[in-house]
Amino acid sequence: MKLDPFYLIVDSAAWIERLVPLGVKLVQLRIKTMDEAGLRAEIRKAKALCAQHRCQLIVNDHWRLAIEEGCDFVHLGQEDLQTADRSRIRVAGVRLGLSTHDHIELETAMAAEPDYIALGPIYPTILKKMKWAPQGVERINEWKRRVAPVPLVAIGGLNPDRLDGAFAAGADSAAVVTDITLNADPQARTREWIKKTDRWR
Ligand SMILES: Cc1ncc(COP(=O)(O)OP(=O)(O)O)c(N)n1
Ligand SMILES: Cc1nc(C(=O)O)sc1CCOP(=O)(O)O
Ligand SMILES: [Mg+2]
Repeated sequence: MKLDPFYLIVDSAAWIERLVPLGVKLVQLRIKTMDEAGLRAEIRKAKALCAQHRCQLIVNDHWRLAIEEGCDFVHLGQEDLQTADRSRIRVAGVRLGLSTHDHIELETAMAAEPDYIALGPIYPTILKKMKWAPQGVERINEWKRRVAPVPLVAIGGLNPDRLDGAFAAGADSAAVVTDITLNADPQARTREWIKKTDRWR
């Protein structure tokens, strides 16, 4: 499976409406606190927007809702994986991306036969507090050797200046949140990411 090299992560359908029409082809809806009705409405809206713009939608955490709403890709962390019903996810034909941060997590993740593996945080991130030190780009190379042919997503502190290093080390896709959502001009920054990732597309 080929992933687009630019993997945008946002926390609302409104962001998707704003940025996906610019040419984003892979987006994760990552909403951490919302009631079920609100989440369902956000997922539904995100799905419709992504279908309209031929963008692959990945739902973070909420695998039950993703199945119920007919989405075809979920992202789970290691804690999510412990409580998720993987066979239900598979039977529903939903693809699965998994987070990893160390060797034990990588073993656990590979045993679940995911459709991609994410490694992070490559650089320090301001989005959330993490118990892992930044991995550095060298770790991408090690992960690539272990996971290929499963696609590898790099995440954490990425920006356009750091992309060459991440892709040269073996990342297939680069995931980003704050470099875009906290930018003074998120649309212009999104265009910059699309252009900068073009040679790996
Ligand atoms: C592409 C990608 N990689 C890693 C994560 C982190 O997932 P997780 O560890 O479950 O943490 P939360 O994002 O749920 O806080 C991700 N969402 N996407
Ligand atoms: C949500 C998330 N997961 C990570 C991991 O390492 O698993 S790093 C991260 C935050 C990514 O945001 P930014 O691009 O703003 O650093
Ligand atoms: Mg999670």
